[in-house]
Amino acid sequence: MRKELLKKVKRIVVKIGSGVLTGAGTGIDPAFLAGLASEVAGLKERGMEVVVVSSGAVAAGRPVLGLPDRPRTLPQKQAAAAVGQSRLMRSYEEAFSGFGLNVAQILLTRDDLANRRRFQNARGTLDTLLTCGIIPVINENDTVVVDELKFGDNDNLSALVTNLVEAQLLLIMTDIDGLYTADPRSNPDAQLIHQVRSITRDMERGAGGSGTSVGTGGMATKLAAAKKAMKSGVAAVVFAGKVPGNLTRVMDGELVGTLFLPAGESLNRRKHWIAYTLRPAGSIVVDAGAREVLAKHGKSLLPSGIAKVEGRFARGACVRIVDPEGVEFARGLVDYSSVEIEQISRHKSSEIEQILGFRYGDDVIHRDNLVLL
Ligand SMILES: Nc1ncnc2c1ncn2[C@@H]1O[C@H](COP(=O)(O)OP(=O)(O)O)[C@@H](O)[C@H]1O
Ligand SMILES: N[C@@H](CCC(=O)OP(=O)(O)O)C(=O)O
Repeated sequence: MRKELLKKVKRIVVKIGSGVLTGAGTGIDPAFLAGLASEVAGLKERGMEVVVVSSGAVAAGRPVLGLPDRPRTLPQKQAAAAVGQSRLMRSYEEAFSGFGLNVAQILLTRDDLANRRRFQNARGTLDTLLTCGIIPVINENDTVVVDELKFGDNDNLSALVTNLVEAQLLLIMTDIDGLYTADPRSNPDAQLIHQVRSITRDMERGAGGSGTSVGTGGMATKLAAAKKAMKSGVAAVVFAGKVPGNLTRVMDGELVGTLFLPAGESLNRRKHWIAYTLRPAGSIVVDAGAREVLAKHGKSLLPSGIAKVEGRFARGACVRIVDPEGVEFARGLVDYSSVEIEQISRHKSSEIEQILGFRYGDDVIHRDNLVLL
């Protein structure tokens, strides 16, 4: 099964966690990077294209700034990232050049991918680098990013990059050998899960935060990233990055780490972008009937099924679609502004023109712009 799945893979995204790259948070581990470079060179020889998403800027900068612990303030974290990012790239260059490979630095903010033109542009750049045989090394642009522009963590960033470059596999190298039923640091009886067909509530409940002072999201963000990959028809593997040879073992289909299988029906790239890359500007609460037709019958959202609008947003914005119990179950791009939706909600589409004095169409969200989560 694993072997069959992996045989078809040509383009992969490899995400490397801070703990893997920097050991105990005391600077970059050159032995790890040398091993990684050698394995990536091996994959390239097999005809694969590799995109790296690398954490570690903050952890690498921390000792240089003399910060004993995780940076506490945002300026401290951003200063550590500024120092660490250049060291990180120097280390990548040194390690990869030993195997005749060139690397390129790409720093992104969420805004770079949320804007469709910039998304296309980033894709063009990455495609060109890959065509030239270069290994892109991507990180969040931590030094300048503010909360509203954040990916939040690099697990999320790696899932969005997988969609951006249309990779067929997402590999997450971390400091633990996969997904356990609970965090083994605090639950010695936890069991390693080898394969996941769909992510259950129990798995989500058992996936906690980071167990180290350098990691950011823990297993919870890895599960969220795997889910996004699965949704776009892509497999993901979470595995121990520190073990030399593991990357190659995973690609050979050996039973290493946790394999997340792709969903049967996958979102196309644009719908994936609407669901996960755009930042919702508000919410629309729908009634039970509207939930039913959207979720089960793939219909568009009409004004008649809307109970409430939350937040202020313009036509074209991305919004959450929430059921009467307050659970978000879809996202979509609106054809009317929040003010207009408030006026037409609970009315028939045939009344839109009479109420607003104009109409763009019958739907508040057309089904082509609507994604079930
Ligand atoms: N269910 C779980 N299975 C495995 N690890 C878990 C689980 N819940 C929480 N964790 C923690 O997640 C950590 C990995 O995430 P993190 O520290 O953010 O690493 P990285 O820097 O690689 O992103 C593990 O070391 C572990 O302590
Ligand atoms: N962008 C940050 C890493 C953020 C992050 O998600 O870290 P990790 O949980 O180790 O993957 C950095 O380079 O320090």
